[in-house]
Amino acid sequence: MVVLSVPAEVTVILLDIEGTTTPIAFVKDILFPYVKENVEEYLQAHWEEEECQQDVRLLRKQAEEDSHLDGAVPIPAASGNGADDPQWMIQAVVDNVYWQMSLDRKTTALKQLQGHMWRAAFKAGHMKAEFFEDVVPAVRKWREAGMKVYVYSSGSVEAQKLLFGHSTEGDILELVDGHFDTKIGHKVESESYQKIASSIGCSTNNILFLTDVSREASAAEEAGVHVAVVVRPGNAGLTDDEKTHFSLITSFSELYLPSST
Ligand SMILES: CSCCC(=O)C(=O)COP(=O)(O)O
Ligand SMILES: [Mg+2]
Repeated sequence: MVVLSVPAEVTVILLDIEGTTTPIAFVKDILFPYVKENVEEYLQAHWEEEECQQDVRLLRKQAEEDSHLDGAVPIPAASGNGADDPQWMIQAVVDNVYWQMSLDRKTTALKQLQGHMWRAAFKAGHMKAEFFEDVVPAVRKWREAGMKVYVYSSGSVEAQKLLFGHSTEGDILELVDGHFDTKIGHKVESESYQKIASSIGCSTNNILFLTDVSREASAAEEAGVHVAVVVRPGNAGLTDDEKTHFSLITSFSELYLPSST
């Protein structure tokens, strides 16, 4: 078995979800289709609720920012006098969500709505999040060795908590010391990792980030974070340069903590 020694200065392990702790297939074949199949019905049922209206406002703001993009779907502004036809507005939001999802966009607006939609499915027990089998034993071991474990995903913090709280391994939320999403910044921007370190109260070189996406690994590395790229079944392939440049692991069990026995 390949062993990757974790540098002694590392006290925090920062985990990506999709493609790292959790199969991409679970996200692409279960979570995303659930949103596509239910978004219209969800909006019809919750349209008058403040949470839903907040989601729509955020999506509209994002749509304005996206207006220069090819194929972008606008969401018309509400007139404010209650004269708007909700069906027309709902259709625009549905079309916008479909457009964003067709591009696998990681906007905070899309991720917030998706998280709110998954809440009902997870809480009703209709969905359980999948984790690779090495994840939970390794995280327990790291924590016993004194490591802090945080999650940084494009999925909203609320969605992350749903996944960890309703998994095939049971409720494993207690294994995570904290969560970050794109509200702190995008995962391909190095400042995001500086902000995460400040928020945790450590230096960037105290963090080891595990991700499947080389652009995220490069951004973290630029900020001084240690990185390992996780190679899992179903993940996108890496170029030869990426394979040479990054430390690669195929299982969390390949990480060796000098402090642990
Ligand atoms: C945690 S929510 C489900 C996954 C998701 O929506 C997503 O965009 C995952 O992105 P990641 O940053 O974890 O690769
Ligand atoms: Mg990922």
